Formats: sequence, structure tokens, C-alpha cells
Amino acid sequence: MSEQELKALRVRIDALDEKVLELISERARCAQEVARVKMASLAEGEVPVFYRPEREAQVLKRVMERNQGPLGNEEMARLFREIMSSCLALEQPLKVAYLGPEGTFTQAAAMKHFGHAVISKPMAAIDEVFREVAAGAVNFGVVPVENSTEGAVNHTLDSFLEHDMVICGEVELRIHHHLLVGENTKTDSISRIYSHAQSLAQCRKWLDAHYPNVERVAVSSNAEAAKRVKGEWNSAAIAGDMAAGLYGLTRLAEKIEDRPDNSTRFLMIGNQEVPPTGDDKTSIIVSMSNKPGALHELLVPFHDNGIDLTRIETRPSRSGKWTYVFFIDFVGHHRDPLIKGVLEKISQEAVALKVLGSYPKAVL
Ligand SMILES: O=C(O)C(=O)C[C@]1(C(=O)O)C=C[C@@H](O)C=C1
Repeated sequence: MSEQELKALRVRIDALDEKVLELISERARCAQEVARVKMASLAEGEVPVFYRPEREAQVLKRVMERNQGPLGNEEMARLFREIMSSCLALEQPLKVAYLGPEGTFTQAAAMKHFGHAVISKPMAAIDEVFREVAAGAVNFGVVPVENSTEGAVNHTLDSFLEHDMVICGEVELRIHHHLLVGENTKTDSISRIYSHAQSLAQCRKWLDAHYPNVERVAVSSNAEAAKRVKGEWNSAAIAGDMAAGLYGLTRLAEKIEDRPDNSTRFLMIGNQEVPPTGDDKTSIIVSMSNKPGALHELLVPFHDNGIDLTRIETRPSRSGKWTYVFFIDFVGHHRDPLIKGVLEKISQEAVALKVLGSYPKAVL
């Protein structure tokens, strides 16, 4: 390519950038107008709701449907995700608590869902994320709920039993783990590998094959593991890209998770009910009386109405030894007449039924 051709293309890019800039600014002004309208239509004592997850899901879906490349759908949606995040910040900067410290996969999930224009607050434990939301110190919280290799994150499920929380969104993240070392690490004398217990489990076979006699130390998060390695010459950490970047560690081995499709699902928790989008999921907690056939009774209304169950999990209930609660996710919104009927049927048989929330299926 000649210098002249390159120059001409850059002139075109500059002109396009100018238009993009103008359009983004126009969009941002529109969002400011939306905020004004929302404020003006408030009833006496009503609190404005600026963040609208159902609308955001629709915007992102539309972008993906209309995109004709060459950028991929996900790439394009990610760009719009950030534009919307900044537009929302003009209306109201969202405060989001997540399972920290900085550099965790949960932080990456929070950014994927809300974009980068939020004020994010790392918390030391899952329960603290719930408490921070309950106390009103933040608008939303982000917690991991299940991993495709290791299953349920029990701390999260148990926290739902203790707090009244509304689930308002979900996000799925592909989890890639790396073996990370610091600049002072003697890589042939590694005697300890730090990581979160879930991550150690997700890399169990790889560790058995490559570091069978090395001590595995479970710490509170992958980011904490990365932090520790920085100051030690004989240790390594298993963590992801964000933690590696944050603590300046290098990858001794990449993508060491036992299953290549290793993914984690995260939930956004808050106090805000989300209206239907037409492509939603609902999460409920049910406790049944301890009698034969109770689980069958619980599942029949779903089957009879052709409702797609996406997950069912059992946890010990807090109210008695050997009694259980079921966490169930299914496709549909609790305001759909069909789902309403099913929930009514279940509540007739159940000891207790709590709808944790209906929310748009993950778009990104
Ligand atoms: O449509 C709205 O209610 C808006 O506030 C606008 C907008 C956007 O930028 O598109 C911004 C924030 C909301 O979460 C959803 C959408």
C-alpha cells in the first residue's frame, strides 16, 4: 500500500470519527432528555428509576440483529454496551458492589453487564455484597452463582435465604485460568500454588499432571492469589487475565482449565423488579414438606405447561435438620399468565415459595 493510499484512508477515518462523535453526543443528549422525562413523570414520593435492564437488553439485541459486519455481533454489542453505560452515567452514576478484590472474574462480569461507567466497589465476601445492597449503599451487587465444571456457588444460594433480594440480570463469562508467576519466582522451585478453591477444582487434572506434589493453597479469591505471588519467590497463582494484568504477573502456562468450555454464571442483585422483555428467565426458591413425591409434585406444573427448567439446585433449609429448599430457574417471566398459573399451583403445594426475580436472558 502506498503512503498516499494510507493517507487518504486516514482522512476518511477522521471524517467518519467526527460523525460517530456527533452521533454519540446526540445520543447522550437524548439520554439526558430521557432522565428529564423520567423525573417529570414521577408521582409524589416516587423514586426515579433510571437503570432499565429490560430496555438495555432490547437495545443490545437489536444491535446484534442489525449488525452486518465486518465486526462480529458480540464485538458490536460490547461497543454499544459501553455507550449505554456512559449515557446512563449521565442520568445517574450506578454504584455496583462485587465479590472482590479488584481483578476477580466477578469484576469482569460486572463490567460485561453494566459497562465501565459505573462506580464499582469490591467486597471481601459474597455475603458482604448482599449486605451492601440491602443497606442501600450501592444500587446493585454482582455475585457468582454457578460454574459449568464445579456446579453451584453455595455461598450465593445460601445468601438468598437470608436476604430479600431481587435478581435483575445474569451474565455468563468464559473462564480461562492461567498459571501465573512474578518476576522473582524461581519457576523450577515452585512449592505452592494459590487460588480460589473453585479454580483449583476447575484445574485439578492439569495440576495432577503438571504439579502433582506441589501444595495447593485455597485463598479467598484468584486476585488474592495473584497478590500473594508477587512477594514470594517459590509460589505461583491460578487466576485470569484481569488479575494477571493488575498484579503484573506473567503466564507460565495458559488456559489450564480442565474443560475448554469452562464458564461461570453471575447474577445481578438489587431491589428493582424488571418488566418482561419477551425473552426472560425467572428464579424461585421453594420449600416443600418432607413427604414422598414432594419433588415430583413441584415439577409436574412445569412439565404440564411446557416450561423449560434451566436449573434446579437443592440446599439444606435453615429451618430444620434434613429439610431442603429448591432453587429453580426457568424460562419465562413471573408476570406471564402461564407462569403466574404455574406459580399459583406450586404455592398451593409448597410450604413456602419466593420469587427471586424475573430478568432478561443474558444477551452478551
Ligand atoms: O431508555 C431509557 O430508559 C434510558 O434511560 C436510555 C438508556 C440508553 O442509553 O439507551 C440508558 C439507560 C437505561 O438503562 C436504558 C437505556
